[in-house]
Amino acid sequence: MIEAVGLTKRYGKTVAVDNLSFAVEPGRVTGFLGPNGAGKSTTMRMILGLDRPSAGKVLIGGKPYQQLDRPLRTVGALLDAKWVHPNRSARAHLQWLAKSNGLPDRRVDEVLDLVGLTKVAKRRAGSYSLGMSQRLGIAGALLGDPKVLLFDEPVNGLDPEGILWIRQFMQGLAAEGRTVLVSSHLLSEMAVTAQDLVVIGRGRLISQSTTTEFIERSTENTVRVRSPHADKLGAMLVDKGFTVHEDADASLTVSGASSDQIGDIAAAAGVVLHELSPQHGSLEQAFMQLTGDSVEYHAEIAQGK
Ligand SMILES: Nc1ncnc2c1ncn2[C@@H]1O[C@H](COP(=O)(O)OP(=O)(O)OP(=O)(O)O)[C@@H](O)[C@H]1O
Repeated sequence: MIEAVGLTKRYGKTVAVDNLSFAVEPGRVTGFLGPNGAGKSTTMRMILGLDRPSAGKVLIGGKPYQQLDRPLRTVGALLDAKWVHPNRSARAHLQWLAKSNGLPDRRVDEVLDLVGLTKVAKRRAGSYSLGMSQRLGIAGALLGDPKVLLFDEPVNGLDPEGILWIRQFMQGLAAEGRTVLVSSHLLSEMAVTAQDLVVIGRGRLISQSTTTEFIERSTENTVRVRSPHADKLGAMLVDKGFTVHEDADASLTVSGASSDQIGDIAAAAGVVLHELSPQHGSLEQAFMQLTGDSVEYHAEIAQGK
């Protein structure tokens, strides 16, 4: 578990992280979201003891990073996949990491196998594709078999196959009971990867909830209806107090009513339906709705400053 309490980081006059409190639970993938400059990387660096909080604290399994006995066995992180000497092989890189952290050599083969790099382990890391580099970074994070894992933008620049692999891998780690915190700008990907979300803006907590709650709270569910008698049905729905919008293709978008209610009303009036489909808001819509005010510099950009 990761727990931040009143976590704050100032760089001169810039408040990068501002009194941030949240908890990341084990056994789930938690997405860490926020607009550019929101403070995600700074928070992750503080979790990993790479940056010192100006105030507040962040604990991993109840302790600050600096007080962990064997940090690599407690928390693993992928911050920058290209952080590998390009002339070193993947195996040599992992062996060096293992040795410097008192981990057995056989663990290197285990993690290479886990991420599917065994066959290419002797190749120079500099010749790896981005997807392979990400796998190597993940192998490094897993070396100490840690209960807590942090991934900063793990799917950036990957092809669909690579993205799917990372998604399933992270979900597998969570299913083993680990705590998995992952930041990403790819909201559609986060929507299907993360069960929980911590959303920040301008260094402050905007929301902490399940992904489903986050989307439901900030978007409107509507129902799309197509009928050869759309006019008649539309009028009946308005009479019942629902909001009806007629779309360009003559379909109706109904707010405030469930598809069951609309189906019952149509059936009672003998109105034929060709489509009755509930529409759910997306994580992208919810994110824009909730973080709109906290996007750094957007007003200045809009004004061309
Ligand atoms: N070392 C530093 N010195 C001064 N300011 C910094 C430093 N690191 C971060 N900042 C500032 O702190 C704020 C938060 O930055 P941070 O990189 O944590 O955000 P982020 O959410 O990770 O952004 P992005 O999504 O763009 O990666 C920004 O205003 C940034 O300019």
